[in-house]
Amino acid sequence: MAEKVNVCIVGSGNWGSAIAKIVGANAAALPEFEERVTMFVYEEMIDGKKLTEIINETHENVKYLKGHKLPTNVVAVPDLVEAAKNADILIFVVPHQFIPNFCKQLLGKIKPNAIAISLIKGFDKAEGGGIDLISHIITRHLKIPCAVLMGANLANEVAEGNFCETTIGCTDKKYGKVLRDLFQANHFRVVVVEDADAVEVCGALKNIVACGAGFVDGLKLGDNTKAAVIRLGLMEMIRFVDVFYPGSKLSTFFESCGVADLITTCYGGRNRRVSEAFVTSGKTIEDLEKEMLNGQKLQGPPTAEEVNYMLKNKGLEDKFPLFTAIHKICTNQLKPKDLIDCIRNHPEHMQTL
Ligand SMILES: NC(=O)c1ccc[n+]([C@@H]2O[C@H](COP(=O)([O-])OP(=O)(O)OC[C@H]3O[C@@H](n4cnc5c(N)ncnc54)[C@H](O)[C@@H]3O)[C@@H](O)[C@H]2O)c1
Ligand SMILES: O=P(O)(O)OC[C@H](O)CO
Repeated sequence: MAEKVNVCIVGSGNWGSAIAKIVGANAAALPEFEERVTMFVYEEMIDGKKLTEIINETHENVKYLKGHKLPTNVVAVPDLVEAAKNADILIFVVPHQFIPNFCKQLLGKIKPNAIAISLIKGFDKAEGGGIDLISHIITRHLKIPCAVLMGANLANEVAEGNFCETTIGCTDKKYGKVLRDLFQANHFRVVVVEDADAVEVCGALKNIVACGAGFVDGLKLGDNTKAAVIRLGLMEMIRFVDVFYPGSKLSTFFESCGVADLITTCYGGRNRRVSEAFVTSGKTIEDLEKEMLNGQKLQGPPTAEEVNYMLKNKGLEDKFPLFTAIHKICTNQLKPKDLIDCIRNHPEHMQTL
């Protein structure tokens, strides 16, 4: 690591902006970091003015995190390579569907000894019928190590300064301290574990379950049914990690990235909210995303699609009936009311005595 560690935040949406408050404050306060933090902002016009100019003048991301001031040392930069070229730590925090393109743009343009940390919840489809973890894509394309940070972290609540926990998954112990220093705050407590793949998989899969929780809310089936969906979702998450990421630890599910994130998402997240409206309004998920989220992006439906792509290819759809049903409901192959029939005879109910 450099004497003064340069940090770049790649992304400035709802979570990117909330985390910029913490990272910016830590970079300004701690001697190991360079004070100036660059933040790549996907440029757009807001009432005739560039978003980067608004952020640099008012220190507020008026589109994605209205009402919160960013530290003045966080500088919005509209050019991705310009923002990232001097960074020793690259924090990736964009909706997952954009990451392959970002990696292509950054290839050969960053410091060779930089490290990355991904806050992105989602997967990408891989050749051969499987899926890729976003951190693996970053490492493969940019040839740098990539840790992950996932947890029960609804961005607006983190920005408010309400207490929460998070999990950093980092296979290389030597980066654990600098990453914790960068993210830890009085209200944002970091636990570092080595089980990085399982941490990341938890972060991605819980967004699928959140859609199921939203359907249950939309159908007004009540809290017992929602608890069943959350529990079966957790069991499918554990099974998924068992099957596809063997060697992971069950204890990881008890970190913030596991059960805690599942709970917060199924009660307070965007995926839940839009999925509820999908049932009550009869509109498409794409239309509701545009209507309700003002440019923010849903991760649950595309993640359900990516997971189904792999399960279908491997003939495993029936082993993950909740994930499968949620994907089919999102894509109108099933009606929301069919959800419960799909999970009534879940493999979890078939355990022998
Ligand atoms: N928002 C949360 O509460 C939260 C919390 C934890 C993790 N996450 C995860 O963090 C990641 C980023 O989420 P977010 O909430 O910061 O983003 P967001 O949902 O607010 O997405 C909007 C961002 O996408 C950018 N964007 C739109 N079109 C683009 C394009 N064509 N190319 C590139 N960028 C484009 C916008 O400029 C904006 O920065 C996701 O994987 C999400 O699951 C979000
Ligand atoms: O609003 P959601 O559904 O994208 O969830 C946000 C976070 O992932 C919660 O930790």
